[in-house]
Amino acid sequence: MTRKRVAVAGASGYAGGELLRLLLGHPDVEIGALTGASNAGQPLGALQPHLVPLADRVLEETSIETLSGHDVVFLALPHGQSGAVAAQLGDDTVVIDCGADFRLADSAAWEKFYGGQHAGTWPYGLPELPGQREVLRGATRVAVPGCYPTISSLSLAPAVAAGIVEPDVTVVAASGTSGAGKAAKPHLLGSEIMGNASAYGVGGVHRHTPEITQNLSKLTDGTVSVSFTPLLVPMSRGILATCSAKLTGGVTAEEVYDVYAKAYADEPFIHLLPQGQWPQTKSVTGSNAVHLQVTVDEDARRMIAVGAVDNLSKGTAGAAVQCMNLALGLDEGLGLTTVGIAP
Ligand SMILES: NC(=O)C1=CN([C@@H]2O[C@H](COP(=O)(O)OP(=O)(O)OC[C@H]3O[C@@H](n4cnc5c(N)ncnc54)[C@H](OP(=O)(O)O)[C@@H]3O)[C@@H](O)[C@H]2O)C=CC1
Ligand SMILES: CC(=O)N[C@@H](CCC(=O)OP(=O)(O)O)C(=O)O
Repeated sequence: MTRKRVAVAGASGYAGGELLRLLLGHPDVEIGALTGASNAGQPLGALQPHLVPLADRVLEETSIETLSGHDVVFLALPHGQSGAVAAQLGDDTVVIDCGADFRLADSAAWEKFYGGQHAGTWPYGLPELPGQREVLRGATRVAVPGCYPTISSLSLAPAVAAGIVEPDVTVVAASGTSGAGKAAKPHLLGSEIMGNASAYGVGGVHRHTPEITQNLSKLTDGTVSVSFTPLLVPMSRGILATCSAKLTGGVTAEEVYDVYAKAYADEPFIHLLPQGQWPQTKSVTGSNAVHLQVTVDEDARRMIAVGAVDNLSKGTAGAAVQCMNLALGLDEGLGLTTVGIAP
């Protein structure tokens, strides 16, 4: 097979760097243009020293001239920047957007949580949601999910779809700092982060709330109410999400586990841990795997699901590569691993 020529826009950022790390191990791709903005003109080695084989490649400007002529273009740009670039790329190019621009179907939700004009809606890149893999096969445009929506949706989807919980869920999820991107931000200074844990986006205002709501509501007849609270913790990568919802009937912990085991039996990247073992972020670092565990809090009559994901891998770049594989008709797992790093 001829190798597919792939460009990465935003190659100097965290998502772009993780994309390139994965693409360097992909047997069917050849890495083409690498673009940036403020760092255009810099050698990649100065910005992403871990990407040794690409160290001498120079970042170009993000423009239609540099991105055209590729089979696949990954966009790893700040919110609101993808629409204009994507509009200039023809349907003969597979465009995979790691940003939020095309994730939401509801323009009013976009305007409320992001502001500005909604660019549109593309096939949503979470193949493990019911029916979604079929939508992604052969797609020419893919919107990669946000990192919190990935782990929250996968942690709750089987229970919501099976109707064993009320359509009213709570998610509290702790994220590492790379989720916020590489650009300097005062709350991410080492002196603010080290030895500290903090809540942010509290009270239903975080922009991932409508995305989680959209994913879970597709699994039921009505709207699922989502209360989402993100936490920032001092680690570079990973998200640990604790999700809960009131049970609808007298279902036991064994039965809940069975619902999840059946729902994810054939999913190569979703690993339901043996009962009694709980997910931890370290186990999924650098891997495309999601680790899950579920049980029942008998006194509260609530289901508790805990999920771990690497925000930069399955939470962004790994999902993007998985979706590229589906879009191109390749083996879905090419270039991806379920093996994490420990300790
Ligand atoms: N980090 C994460 O865990 C996740 C990130 N994402 C999404 O991926 C995208 C990239 O995020 P991330 O890598 O973390 O961000 P970074 O801040 O680390 O990187 C942003 C990248 O975009 C480039 N850039 C900045 N402004 C422009 C512009 N106006 N036009 C073109 N390029 C520009 C930067 O180039 P330069 O450095 O040269 O200025 C850099 O390469 C975002 O949409 C984010 O929401 C999605 C899920 C998770
Ligand atoms: C720790 C941290 O700041 N995380 C980011 C989420 C990053 C991400 O997945 O999402 P997008 O692609 O939607 O930006 C945040 O809360 O804004």
